[in-house]
Amino acid sequence: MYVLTSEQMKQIDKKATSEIGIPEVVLMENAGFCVFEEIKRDLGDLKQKRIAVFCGKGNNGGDGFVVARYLLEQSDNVQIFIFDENVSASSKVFLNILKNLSANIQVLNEELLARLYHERFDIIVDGIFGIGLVRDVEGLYRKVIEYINSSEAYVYSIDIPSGVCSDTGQIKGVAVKANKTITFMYPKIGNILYPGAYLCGKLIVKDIGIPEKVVEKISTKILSREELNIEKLYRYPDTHKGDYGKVGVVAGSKFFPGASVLCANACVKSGCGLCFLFSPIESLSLHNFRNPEIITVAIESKDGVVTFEGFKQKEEFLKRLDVIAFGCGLTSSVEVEKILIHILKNFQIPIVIDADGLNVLANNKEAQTLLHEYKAPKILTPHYKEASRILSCDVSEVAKNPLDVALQLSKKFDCVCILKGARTIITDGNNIYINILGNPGMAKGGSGDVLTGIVTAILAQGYSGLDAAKLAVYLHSLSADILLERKSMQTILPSEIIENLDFAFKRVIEG
Ligand SMILES: NC(=O)C1=CN([C@@H]2O[C@H](COP(=O)(O)OP(=O)(O)OC[C@H]3O[C@@H](n4cnc5c(N)ncnc54)[C@H](OP(=O)(O)O)[C@@H]3O)[C@@H](O)[C@H]2O)[C@@H](O)CC1
Ligand SMILES: Nc1ncnc2c1ncn2[C@@H]1O[C@H](COP(=O)(O)OP(=O)(O)O)[C@@H](O)[C@H]1O
Ligand SMILES: [K+]
Repeated sequence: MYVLTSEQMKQIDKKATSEIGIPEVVLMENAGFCVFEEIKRDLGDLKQKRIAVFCGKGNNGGDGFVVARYLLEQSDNVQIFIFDENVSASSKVFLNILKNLSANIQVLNEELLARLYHERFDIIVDGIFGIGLVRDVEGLYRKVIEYINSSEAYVYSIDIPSGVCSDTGQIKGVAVKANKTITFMYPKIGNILYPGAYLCGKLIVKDIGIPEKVVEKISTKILSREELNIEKLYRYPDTHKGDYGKVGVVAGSKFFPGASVLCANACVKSGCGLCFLFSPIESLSLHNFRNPEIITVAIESKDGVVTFEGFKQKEEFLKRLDVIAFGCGLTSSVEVEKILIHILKNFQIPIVIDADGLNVLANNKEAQTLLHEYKAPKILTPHYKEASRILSCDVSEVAKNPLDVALQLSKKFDCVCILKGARTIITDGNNIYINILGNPGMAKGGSGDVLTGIVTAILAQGYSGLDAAKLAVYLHSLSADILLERKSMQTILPSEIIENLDFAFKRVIEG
C-alpha cells in the first residue's frame, strides 16, 4: 500500500477534481460519510450519545461538518464547535447546510472552552487540521486540543490527528490523541511514522471515490507480504549447500562475543548454505550458545579485539565467500578501521555493514569514499544514533525525518539503507518501504545483530540488496510479533527471535 505526503495527496485531489471532474464537495461528502459510518459501526445506537464535533477553517473542518450532519440524524445531542465563520469554499457549503438544519453551532472562545470542561461528551470528532497543517499549533487551537486530550470521550480524528505533521509524523506543538483515525485513499506518512502513528489510535483507510488512475509515481510503500519477493526462497530438489551461499561474518570481540553469536546463529537459521564466523579466539569461547553448524575461523587478536595482521592471514579464505557481514561486536578500534578499509579496497563481495562497521564510516572519510565506490551490492543497517554519527547530525534530526535520512544515506553510499527503529525504513535511494510490523519487545541489545544475520543469509541466497533487506526486515519483526502471541514484551529475547524464524519463514512462504 502506498504512503503519501500531503503534497502528493493534494496533487491527487487536484487531478480528481480538475482532470476527472469530481467536485471537491463530492469528495468531502464521501470522506465525512466514511467517518460517520465508522462511528455508527463502532457504537450502533447513537441516540443517547453526547457528541462534540470540532471543525477548523479548512477542508478537514468541512469533512467534520458532513460527519456532524449525519450524526444529527442519529443523536439528540450533537454540538458543533468552530473557530471561525470564515471557512474554505467547499466547507462553506456544508456549514450552510448545518445552519439551514438549525444545528447547534458555536464559535469557540476562551469562555466557551472553560465551560466545556464542565460538560461530558461520549464522542469527540476532531476535524481541526488535516494535511493542511502548516505551522506549530498555538493559542485557542492549542487549548482546544489540550481540552480534547483531557476529556474522557472516545476521539475520532478525521484524516490525521490534528497537530500531527502529515509528512513526518512529528507533533507540531501539540496534537490530538485519537482512539481511531479515518484517513482517505492511502495513509499519509504522519499516520504511519511515530509519534503520529501512536496518536492515530487504530488507523482505518477509506476509499472516497478517487479513481486510482490519477495516482502516479508514488515511491513510498508500507512493507507488506505482497511486496516481498519470495520466489527465490523456493528450493529445487536438485540443489546443494553451494547453491544457497557461503557467508562470512566478521564479528565479535572479548567484550561482545554475544553479538557475533547472535549474528551467525541468525545467518544459519535463515537458510544460507555455509556460515563462517571470523572472530578473535576470545570471542569464540561462547561455543555453548553458538549453533554447531557455524564454522569458526579464529583471528589473531590483541586485547580481545581483531588485528589487521590477524585478518590478513585469513583474508584469502574470506575472499572466496559470497557475502560478508561486517561489524557486530567488533568494537571501535584502529585495527577494525584498517580491516574495513582493506576490504573496501580489495574485495568485490556483497557486504552488509552494521554496528562497529558503521562507526568506521562515521569516523573515517576514506572509508566513506571507498564505500561509495565499492562495486558489489552493499547494505547498511544503522539505527538512529549510528545514522546521526555518519551524517554528523544530532539524533533528534534523524528522528524528525527518518525517511529523508535513509534516502540521504542510501544516496551518499549508493547502497541499500535499512534505518532501524520502531518503524524501520528501507530504501535503495528510489523506492522507500516502511515496516509496520515488530514490537517494543525487540527494543533490546542484540536484536540488530539478529537482523544483520538474517539479511546477510538472504543476500547470500541470490537476492538483490533491496529485496534481501525487505525480506529480512519483514521476517525479523514478524518473528517477534509471532512470539508476542504467547510471550510478553519483557520476555522476548533476540535469541528467541532467531529460534522463532521457523514460523516467520513458514508464514511468509505459505501465506
Ligand atoms: N485532499 C483530498 O483529496 C481531500 C481532502 N479532504 C480533507 O481536507 C483536508 C485538507 O484540507 P485543507 O487543505 O483545507 O487543510 P486543513 O488540514 O483543513 O487545514 C488548513 C487550514 O488550517 C489552517 N492552519 C494550518 N495550520 C495552522 C495552525 N498551526 N494554526 C492555525 N491554523 C492553521 C489554515 O489556515 P491558514 O494557514 O490559511 O491561516 C487553513 O485554514 C484533508 O486532511 C481531508 O480531511 C477531504 O475533504 C476529501 C478530499
Ligand atoms: N519499539 C520497537 N518496535 C519495533 N521494532 C523495534 C522496536 N525497537 C527496536 N526494534 C527493532 O529491533 C532492532 C534493534 O536493533 P539495534 O538497535 O541495532 O540493536 P542492537 O545493536 O543492540 O543489536 C531493530 O531491527 C529495530 O527495528
Ligand atoms: K484531524
